[in-house]
Amino acid sequence: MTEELAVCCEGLRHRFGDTVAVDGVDLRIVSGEVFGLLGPNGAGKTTTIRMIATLLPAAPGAIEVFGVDVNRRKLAARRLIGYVPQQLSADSALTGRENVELFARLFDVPRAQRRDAVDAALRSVGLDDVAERTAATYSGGMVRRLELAQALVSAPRLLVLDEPTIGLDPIARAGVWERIDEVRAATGMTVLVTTHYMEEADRQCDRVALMHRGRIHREGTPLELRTEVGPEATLEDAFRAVTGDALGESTGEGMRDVRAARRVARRVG
Ligand SMILES: Nc1ncnc2c1ncn2[C@@H]1O[C@H](COP(=O)(O)OP(=O)(O)OP(=O)(O)O)[C@@H](O)[C@H]1O
Repeated sequence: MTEELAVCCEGLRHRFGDTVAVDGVDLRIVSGEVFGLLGPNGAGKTTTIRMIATLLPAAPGAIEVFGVDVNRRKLAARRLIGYVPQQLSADSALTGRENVELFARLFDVPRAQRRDAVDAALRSVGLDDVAERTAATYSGGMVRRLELAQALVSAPRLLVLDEPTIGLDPIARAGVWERIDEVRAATGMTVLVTTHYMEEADRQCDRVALMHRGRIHREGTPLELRTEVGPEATLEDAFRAVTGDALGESTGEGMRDVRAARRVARRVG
């Protein structure tokens, strides 16, 4: 039996001026799996997933999501995808419910189904009890779960998450993944995630791709990639063995900057 492909990318390329951000990426993500794109800052992960999520242009034929060419049928592709960006997407002045309602309208959830869809999304991330409070009163983990609800309200077949747990403490990180796992178990949703947290990728992802300087250097299950390197090896070791670079050292754009950006956005909001 052939497996249904959730995402199929061929020869994906993107440049920003002189910077080649994505340099010939091929990806096949099977329906229902959790696929992790791993790499240091600047590797090209965000650019790749933004192209898949139709937020940056891709050449015709370069990306299909469940068989839909994102270049030729952008709106149809968009209906299949929920996207949680790295930057804050929740509005701290709105209540949890209003934040999710906004996305329900943006994603054309039919009016008659909207209320139920918003309730279900809030429940699925465990925020139904606090839905009438403004997001400004939420903890970092709750804000991330709210952003998850925004992406889930349109019942996407593919959930794309850019660093979903960055800056969260281990308990809040576990809380975010529990919710994702519950939705997956109920719906069979496919998940494409970028993360720096290697032990999280190891635990949560069915398969991972190691990305470095715009290219994918290795792809497989976390176990396959680790055991290629040695019996005690971690994914971090696998990354170093493949690219010659440590994950945290490749560019000056540190993870701390992203954490700080999320904190500031919350304070300002
Ligand atoms: N809007 C932009 N304008 C110019 N260059 C950009 C832009 N966005 C990304 N780049 C550059 O493209 C390259 C890939 O960036 P990208 O954000 O895709 O990497 P990443 O792996 O997602 O890193 P991070 O973990 O920091 O998000 C980097 O060199 C980055 O500086």
